[in-house]
Amino acid sequence: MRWMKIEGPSKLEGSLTVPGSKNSSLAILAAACLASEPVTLKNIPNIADFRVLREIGEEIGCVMNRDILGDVHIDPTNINNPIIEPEKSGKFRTAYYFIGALLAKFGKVSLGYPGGDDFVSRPIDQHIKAFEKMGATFTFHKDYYIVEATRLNGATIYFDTITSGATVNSTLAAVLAEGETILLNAARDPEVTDTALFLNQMGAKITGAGTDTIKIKGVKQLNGCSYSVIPDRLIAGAFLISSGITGGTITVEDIIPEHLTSCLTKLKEIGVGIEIKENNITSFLDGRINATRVRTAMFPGFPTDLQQPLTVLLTQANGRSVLRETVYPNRFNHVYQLNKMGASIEVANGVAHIKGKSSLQGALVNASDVRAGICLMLAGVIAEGTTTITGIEHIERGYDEAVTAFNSLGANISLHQSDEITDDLMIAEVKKIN
Ligand SMILES: CC(=O)N[C@H]1[C@@H](OP(=O)(O)OP(=O)(O)OC[C@H]2O[C@@H](n3ccc(=O)[nH]c3=O)[C@H](O)[C@@H]2O)O[C@H](CO)[C@@H](O)[C@@H]1O
Ligand SMILES: C=C(OP(=O)(O)O)C(=O)O
Repeated sequence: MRWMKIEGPSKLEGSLTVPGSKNSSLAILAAACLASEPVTLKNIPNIADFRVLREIGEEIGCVMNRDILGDVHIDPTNINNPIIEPEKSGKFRTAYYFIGALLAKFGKVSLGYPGGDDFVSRPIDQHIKAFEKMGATFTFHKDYYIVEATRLNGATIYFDTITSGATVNSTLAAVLAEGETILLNAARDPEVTDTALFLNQMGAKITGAGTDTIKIKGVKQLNGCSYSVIPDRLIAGAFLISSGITGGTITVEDIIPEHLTSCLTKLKEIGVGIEIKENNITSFLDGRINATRVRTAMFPGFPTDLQQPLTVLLTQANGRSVLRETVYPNRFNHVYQLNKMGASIEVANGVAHIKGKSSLQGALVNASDVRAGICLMLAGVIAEGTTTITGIEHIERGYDEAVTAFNSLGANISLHQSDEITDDLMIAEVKKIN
């Protein structure tokens, strides 16, 4: 059993460089399998999701090696097997990108149902609709499903909801499909654009990425290239929010400020000072923390993945804040844990009402997903006493060396492992406290 211990309170102060984007990396690593030549990727974070994806790579015959500089070299020239073990695909969300990446080459892909963070409902109907429009058929079994297409044809696909996952997956399938594909109501997330830029560098013909209409002209094959993944806007956002929480000044280096516009604008409204210098952003507490109203939305809206650190900040605001989660209306697992630490937050119908200002105390809490984990770390940093966080494997899915990063800014966090405390005992303890 592993857990994290945080001794608080402390102030986070200083500067840091964030790793490459998890969400871009997962898309781009799968996209690299489309190439007919080796590919080198820079800035791929060393997260748990990458390690599972690399295992899947091995299974299908695609070698992914990290060199001593951290670059990942991918050799897709010997891919020989489109059958992915269901257990592996279920360990993270985006194993389904292998459908887009392998279907054109093999005419068939078999994989398990998607894992990743559990927000009660994460349908894949828009992926299915897009692939079917391009000529694929799905057969669903208990633990796995098979997607088949004798040939993929370009199609015009209108997404009924804005989804980054289905936008990326359809783009992957379309680059080697016959004819033109038009994606309408496409996601505009920076990670979607990053994937399209990478594909274009390999010779794909994609226009409009970053807008809601993406056009893809199918090509016969893609070449190798070297590409650097964008910095992680979601990790950057969490640390910029942290300055409001702990009162320290934080500089995030080498980030793309336009990726964070909604977050930075909202932080200024709340009373967090923001200074942007080229690719560096500094945030600091600029007076009192104001309560606010916020709605999460797909890019360029306020990201659902920053809702959790923002919630910690709003527990310290003067007054009552209202936070509506429109992307995943059930994504509030962190709230119940924050309440155990002394926060006063009520959730009903996808809306959290956050009463400020609460003094937080250390407690035993459980991270049930990647962003909930970072939120609890931030709460633990300002809480009086000891905070113990279980479920740290969720944090490790998305954050490379989170503890080192926090401690370099002044936190007092340690990782623990004990054979004496079994998972069952800890879970029983967590349930008792709940
Ligand atoms: C690995 C990765 O990139 N994960 C991100 C990605 O997840 P993911 O790609 O799974 O999320 P989507 O952008 O697809 O989901 C956006 C919305 O569309 C809905 N939807 C999605 C697909 C579908 O077929 N049908 C459907 O209804 C979802 O339930 C959600 O309400 O975007 C989410 C929303 O920004 C982020 O929280 C995740 O960090
Ligand atoms: C929801 C997330 O991840 P995933 O889609 O990989 O589960 C996340 O990164 O916040």
